[in-house]
Amino acid sequence: MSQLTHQRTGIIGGSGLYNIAGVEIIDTLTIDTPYGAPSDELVLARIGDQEVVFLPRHGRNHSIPPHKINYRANVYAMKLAGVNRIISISAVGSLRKHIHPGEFVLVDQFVDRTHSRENTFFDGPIVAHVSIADPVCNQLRSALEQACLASGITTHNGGRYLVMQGPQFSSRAESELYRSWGMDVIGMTNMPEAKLAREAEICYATVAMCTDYDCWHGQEEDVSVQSILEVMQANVANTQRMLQAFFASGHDAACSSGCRQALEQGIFADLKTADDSAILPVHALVERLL
Ligand SMILES: CSC[C@H]1O[C@H](OP(=O)(O)O)[C@H](O)[C@@H]1O
Ligand SMILES: Nc1ncnc2[nH]cnc12
Repeated sequence: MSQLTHQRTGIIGGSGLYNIAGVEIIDTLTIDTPYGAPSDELVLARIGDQEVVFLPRHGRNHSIPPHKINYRANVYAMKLAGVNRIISISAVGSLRKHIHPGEFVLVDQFVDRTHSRENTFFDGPIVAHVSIADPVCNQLRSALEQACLASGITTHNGGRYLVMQGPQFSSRAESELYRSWGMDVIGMTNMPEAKLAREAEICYATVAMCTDYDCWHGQEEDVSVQSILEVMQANVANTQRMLQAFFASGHDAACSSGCRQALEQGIFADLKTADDSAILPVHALVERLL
């Protein structure tokens, strides 16, 4: 049997992606976390020499809306499952004429307009302030770009994702406002997910599958669930091919962006003298620093 790599990749599947094709399923993991249950069981699988852990963000039947997702439980469960890099697959609306429905964007920045979501593991008494200056792992994004290109998918490398609260879509005024801010795509889920991944020292990169032009365009239909579903099937088929290409490439570069050391500069507490009860909710995250 071939040797496994030191990477364990988590895939958080968004709208339309409720499983991954072409994998050998090893186990399904029912994981409890200090933050409650994740959106579903985690599926542990193997592709070639790579181990993969899959989780559908909205649950396998898409029964959890974006504002009700337990993002902390999802990311903590990934950490407990040994994941050290997360690929987020997400449906988004385009805020730019040149980003057409059916195309992919490898996001490199986010603006977080969500509210009332639990957005940190460090809720006290252990306090941490990690850097989110570059929320996406550059190595992982480059590897995903290669996989998208190898799969013949029109892909924009770099883009700004506006994370809105939802679940309603934007008003036309909001859509125009986000365009005036220089945003490229819009969705409802990647924050606080990306922030939590950074706190968990897990590399994070988003493959944004564009489904619509939101409601700013004028000549194109305004976004609706129906219009999204029309494009989604092709997007999901492309994503499945892209993931096969990603794993076939054996991309195994160690992260040099600092994602996996994020807490070293960020913790504002003396872990050595902290009470067990304080450590407990962040144990899996700070274990290596104790
Ligand atoms: C069903 S369309 C709107 C929904 O799709 C996106 O979710 P995900 O990022 O999980 O693919 C968007 O953010 C909305 O939550
Ligand atoms: N236009 C849009 N706004 C928010 N989330 C989306 N997901 C897909 N299209 C979207």
